[in-house]
Amino acid sequence: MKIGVVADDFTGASDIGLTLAEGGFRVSQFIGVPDVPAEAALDAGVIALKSRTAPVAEAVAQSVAACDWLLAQGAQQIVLKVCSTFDSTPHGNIGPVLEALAERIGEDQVLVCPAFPENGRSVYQGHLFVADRLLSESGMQNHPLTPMTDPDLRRVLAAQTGWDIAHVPALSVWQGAAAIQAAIPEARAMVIVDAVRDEDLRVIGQAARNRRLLCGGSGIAIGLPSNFGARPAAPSWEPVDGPGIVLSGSCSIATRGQVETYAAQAPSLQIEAEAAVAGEVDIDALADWAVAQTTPPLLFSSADPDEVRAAQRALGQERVAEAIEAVFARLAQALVARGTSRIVVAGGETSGAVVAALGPQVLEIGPRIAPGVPLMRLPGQPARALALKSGNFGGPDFFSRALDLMAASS
Ligand SMILES: Nc1ncnc2c1ncn2[C@@H]1O[C@H](COP(=O)(O)OP(=O)(O)OP(=O)(O)O)[C@@H](O)[C@H]1O
Ligand SMILES: O=C(O)[C@@H](O)C(=O)CO
Repeated sequence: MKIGVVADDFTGASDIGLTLAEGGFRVSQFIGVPDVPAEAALDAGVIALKSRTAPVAEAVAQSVAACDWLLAQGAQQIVLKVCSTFDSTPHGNIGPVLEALAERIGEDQVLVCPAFPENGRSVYQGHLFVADRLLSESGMQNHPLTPMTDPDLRRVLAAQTGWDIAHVPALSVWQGAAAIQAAIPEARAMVIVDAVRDEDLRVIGQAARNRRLLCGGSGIAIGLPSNFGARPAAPSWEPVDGPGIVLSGSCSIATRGQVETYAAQAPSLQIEAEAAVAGEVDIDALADWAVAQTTPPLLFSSADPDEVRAAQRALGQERVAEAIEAVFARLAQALVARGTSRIVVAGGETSGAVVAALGPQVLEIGPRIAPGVPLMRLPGQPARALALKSGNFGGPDFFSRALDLMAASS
């Protein structure tokens, strides 16, 4: 294995898995830390954790265990994959996890760049933008679990670590890999690197050729496979037909638009936060309803920020999140037991809950549905396809597109 990725959520894992696969690498996405060795032919292993919002000590322990396994498989470079919107709280988990990984690997400088230009995330003057908005005005300030209210990544990361924070500005990045290397301090530091174009990320990749630890969104991997001689390639796909479902627990702006678009063309039912917390969602009845539909239906808890805030105030933030995630997890099991074979999930935490409930140890990465979202296949027979969509990714017709592409060959 050449590159090992520790991903802090499941959608993020498939996002970077796609980047590495399109870079010409043979990639597998593992669900948690495997207890067996990886296939020898693998170029990259991505370990999907659900550590983004876990207690700090738990996130650190899981990430170090994942890193150890990847190093044991021969990984020469480790990437900590975090969200392209740098989702975290003043306690972590990005800073503490990165510190622990750096100590484990013995690196004193870590380049950090969440830019993902194709999805509108750019880093300029140390600030994170989503399209033409600062992060803190992009809708991410209303995130149910990790509201992002400060767009200055230097300040965000400084609150989470005792390490120095440095910055490589765009002007250095635009001068090329040697200028980036020259701008990295010699003292121990986490180094925020500006990037606004894919080209910048390619140059950052070149500059990072000999670094053993990097941190970023999937964009940080754009330039890495070519360091190992790989050439861009399109992943292949065998069609998966059969009953489909869309499960959406993401409350992001993009997902709410996708829910509205899909609900106008397919049967849909909303899962209420209160009912989930009270244990009043009848899983079997919902699953029976879903499999009786002729068009793949949508089950969603996605709600606007006012509704989410009201539910959190009345019932408790963690309690609501856990209860809704548990509903989606049980629904996924009930649906698969009834023969559902195409499953589209929206939201990283929601995807984590669903995949954990379905229990695969490894997922195969297929071609892209949208930037940052690949088709994936669950192991075994009958064939089952999965799409794990990050909250803010995909166009308005993402759900129907994903279901259609699952059934098509490429
Ligand atoms: N109606 C609701 N009220 C309160 N919380 C909700 C509601 N619906 C979903 N949630 C919770 O909000 C969280 C949404 O997080 P999730 O990671 O699934 O989506 P996201 O943050 O938009 O996606 P990503 O992390 O990929 O950007 C989940 O924990 C989910 O259970
Ligand atoms: O980087 C992103 O935005 C996504 O891969 C993600 O991690 C969302 O959960």
